[in-house]
Amino acid sequence: MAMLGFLKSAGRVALARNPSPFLCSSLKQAAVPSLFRMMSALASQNDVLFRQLFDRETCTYTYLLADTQTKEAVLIDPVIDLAERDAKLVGELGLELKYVMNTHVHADHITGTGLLKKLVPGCQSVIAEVSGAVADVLIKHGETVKFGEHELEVRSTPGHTNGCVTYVSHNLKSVFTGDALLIRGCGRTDFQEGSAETLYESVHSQILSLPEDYVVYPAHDYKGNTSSSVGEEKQFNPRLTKPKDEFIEIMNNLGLPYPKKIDISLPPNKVCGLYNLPDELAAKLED
Ligand SMILES: N[C@@H](CCC(=O)N[C@@H](CSS)C(=O)NCC(=O)O)C(=O)O
Ligand SMILES: [Fe+2]
Repeated sequence: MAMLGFLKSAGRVALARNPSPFLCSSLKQAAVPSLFRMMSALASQNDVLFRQLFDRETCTYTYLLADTQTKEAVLIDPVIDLAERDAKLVGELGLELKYVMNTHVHADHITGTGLLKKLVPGCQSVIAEVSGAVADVLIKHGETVKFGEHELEVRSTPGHTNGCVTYVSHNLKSVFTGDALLIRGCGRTDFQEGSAETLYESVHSQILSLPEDYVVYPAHDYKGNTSSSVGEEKQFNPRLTKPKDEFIEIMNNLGLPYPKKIDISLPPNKVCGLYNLPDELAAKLED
């Protein structure tokens, strides 16, 4: 342990930046980087708070992630009707909410981003630049969103909408897929800028290419599932295990009714839930 340069400080495992000079150069090149990554991941997992929150009405999952040392936190895909719940939790846990992030312009509910900006002053809204929506921070593929010592990698995963992104936490071995990949399913491609072909390419190249033990956390589940894994979805996803042409055929024949709230959701979601709200929700922002 000592030879590899691990430090224990204040109940937190930290990894020395300088690996041992006693290791031969081939080991330094091969073993140390992977050991370094492995131990960094283990150390970081202990320092992350993770909560999966649920909206019963739209079956939407909201995720709270925080660095337990610095207290910096992010929320992924909050729902406006539950923004007060989320703000209360953030306050109770003594967290400093840095970013309220969206995986895409949602069509089935109004994002909680705008209301959370009011309830938790100082936090910033985040969405992909490609989405065309307005936000404080417009992210792009390959960028990272940092909270404390932790970060989420942004991967562009269009197909459900043009601006869909997936957030990857390599420390937590977790992937927040929005509506691109659902558990044993995927986002529909019949409205917004949907394209079954694009979605197939996105999910295979950006999500199912991750290590098989990465946990999949989607934006919705309609059957009571909470999470899956990349390996499970590669084996059991009834749509994405098919060849591309069969996948496109399936997606073009889903026959799903439009989401009930699509008309009231899209206009505010294009400005991260700040304007064009239905009256009763607008009143909350005016209080
Ligand atoms: N019944 C719900 C909407 C259900 C729905 O269309 N879900 C979307 C994700 S929200 S844009 C979807 O992509 N579903 C894929 C599927 O296979 O179910 C409502 O009225 O809100
Ligand atoms: Fe969606």
